[in-house]
Amino acid sequence: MFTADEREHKLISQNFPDNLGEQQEEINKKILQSQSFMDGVKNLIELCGDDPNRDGLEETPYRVLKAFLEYTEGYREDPKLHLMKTFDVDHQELVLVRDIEFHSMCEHHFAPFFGVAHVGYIPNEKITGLSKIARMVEGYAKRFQVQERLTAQIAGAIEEILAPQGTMVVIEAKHMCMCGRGIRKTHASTSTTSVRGSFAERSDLRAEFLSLLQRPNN
Ligand SMILES: Nc1nc2c(ncn2[C@@H]2O[C@H](COP(=O)(O)OP(=O)(O)OP(=O)(O)O)[C@@H](O)[C@H]2O)c(=O)[nH]1
Ligand SMILES: [Zn+2]
Repeated sequence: MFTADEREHKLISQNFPDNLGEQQEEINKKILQSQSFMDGVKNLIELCGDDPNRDGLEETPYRVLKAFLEYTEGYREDPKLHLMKTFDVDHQELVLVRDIEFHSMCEHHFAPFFGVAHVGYIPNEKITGLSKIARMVEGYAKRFQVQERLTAQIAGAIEEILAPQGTMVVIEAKHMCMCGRGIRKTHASTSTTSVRGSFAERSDLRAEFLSLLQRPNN
């Protein structure tokens, strides 16, 4: 038979392995010192009509905390810094990284929204690594978000760090808060755009970007 403290320790070590980064561990410890979060999840389970102590739900407060720390790991970094590693290449035309999958969290309902981001820019003397663009998208997605802000933050990061001639971002996403609850429209999806610099001024550049999205992605 475990004491309450031993049980707590076991649940924590099962759910929060030591392979997390130092900063993450620090955050985890702080949160775990506050019993109120765990109690809150238990209360929620009770309010919904189930028994928080039954097998299967007993560890759920820990699982929820662990999952939320993962959903929001973008707060523990400055995503635009991924773009800082640049290369001097004379490319004056569009660079488009399309279909960057992301999973984010609706700040109104804490329900997931997910989809793809298409990120394009016309460089001005410097380019960045393609994977860094996807890393940056990930960093802004892993926060409590609305799709419009996510779109603008991605465009803003490209603008600020790469100072390109122009930037265009399109995001297409499905919001779970509109599917399983509320208005319950499973097929509805949302597109948002953010354009800066030459993309804001020139419709032909926007058309070029959008025409590339029409092609099948291999
Ligand atoms: N603009 C925008 N709205 C969002 C996003 N994610 C969720 N929402 C909306 O946020 C709104 C919150 O509306 P409220 O009336 O405060 O909340 P609610 O009563 O739960 O609304 P319903 O979803 O209509 O049931 C809803 O219309 C959601 O569809 C997003 O990324 N952008
Ligand atoms: Zn929502």
